[in-house]
Amino acid sequence: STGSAQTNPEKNDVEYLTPVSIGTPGQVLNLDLDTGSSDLWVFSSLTTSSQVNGQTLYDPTKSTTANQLQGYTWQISYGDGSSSSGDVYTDTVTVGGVTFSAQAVQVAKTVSSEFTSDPANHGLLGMGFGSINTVEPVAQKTFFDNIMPDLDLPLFTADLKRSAPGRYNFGYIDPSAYKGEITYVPVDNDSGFWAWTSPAYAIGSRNFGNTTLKGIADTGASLFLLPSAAVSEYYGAVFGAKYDRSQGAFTVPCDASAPDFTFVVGDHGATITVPGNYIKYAPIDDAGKTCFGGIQLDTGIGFSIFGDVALKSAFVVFNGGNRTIGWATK
Ligand SMILES: O=C(CCCl)NNC1=[NH+]CCN1
Repeated sequence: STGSAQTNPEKNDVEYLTPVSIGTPGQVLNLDLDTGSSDLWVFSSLTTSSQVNGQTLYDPTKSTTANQLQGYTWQISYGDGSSSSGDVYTDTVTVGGVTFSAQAVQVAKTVSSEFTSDPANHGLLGMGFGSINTVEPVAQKTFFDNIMPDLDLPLFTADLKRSAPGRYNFGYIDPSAYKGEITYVPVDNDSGFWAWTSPAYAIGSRNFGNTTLKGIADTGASLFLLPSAAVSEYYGAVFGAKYDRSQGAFTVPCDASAPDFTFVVGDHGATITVPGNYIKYAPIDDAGKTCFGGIQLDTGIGFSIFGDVALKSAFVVFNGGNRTIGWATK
């Protein structure tokens, strides 16, 4: 089988939401497909009502194919400090025309304020590795784990775009979606993430250094989080850039000319370039004078995060069969 689903950016591309059908008859919720986590959880009829704010709710009692996993629970916290928890059902789930009939659907009973405050986001669909699924007493498989054996090819691709709809494809590679060759590199999934290492990076027209970037490809993270040496070098090249301690982040003048950030993929010279304009991420003031930086520090995480700011500059192949990640320009 193969499948294809359009994914739609929220304001400032902070997340990309993809329609997912759950249950019989189908209840369609818009979920954040997240390669940086491995739980499929949804706002539901069981979610504490004071924490619901316009989200579409999955109601397992309205689905003839829902079955509760009695006594199973889950609790997750994300890198941005958000969190949620609840109970577990299995039900039929369809994404982009690909269906798995007994998918673990984690229904939220509690969600943190970050989720409550976003009516457009009805939950997450984790596309990381199964080892970090949080269901107790038995961890559950991700949607991708479950459909992989039935896919023509054991992979999915992410084609995110700046302030425009993109696409997740399952089981095939669309040759019209990218230019040139796809360069594949090994993934170390011991952490449960799509972790890989870039051998070097360059800022603007400068020469490549020899500092490697060890990070994860994370569709559920908005920004590009990098080591302080890379971040300082980058913003040192932007006139008017500063570290704003009140924001706890680097900002740039929205009218500054921002250099591109290029990272190397593999050892045959392939590179991906993040346009400087993507790094003037979003205005933080009504006048649109000061912009939040799309590159920020990865301090304390233990690795870098190739989030949406990096991913939307490329066509990315997540190959679960041979555990590689492929990057191509587009
Ligand atoms: O949690 C992380 C970072 C893993 Cl180190 N990414 N995925 C995600 N989902 C919601 C917010 N962020």
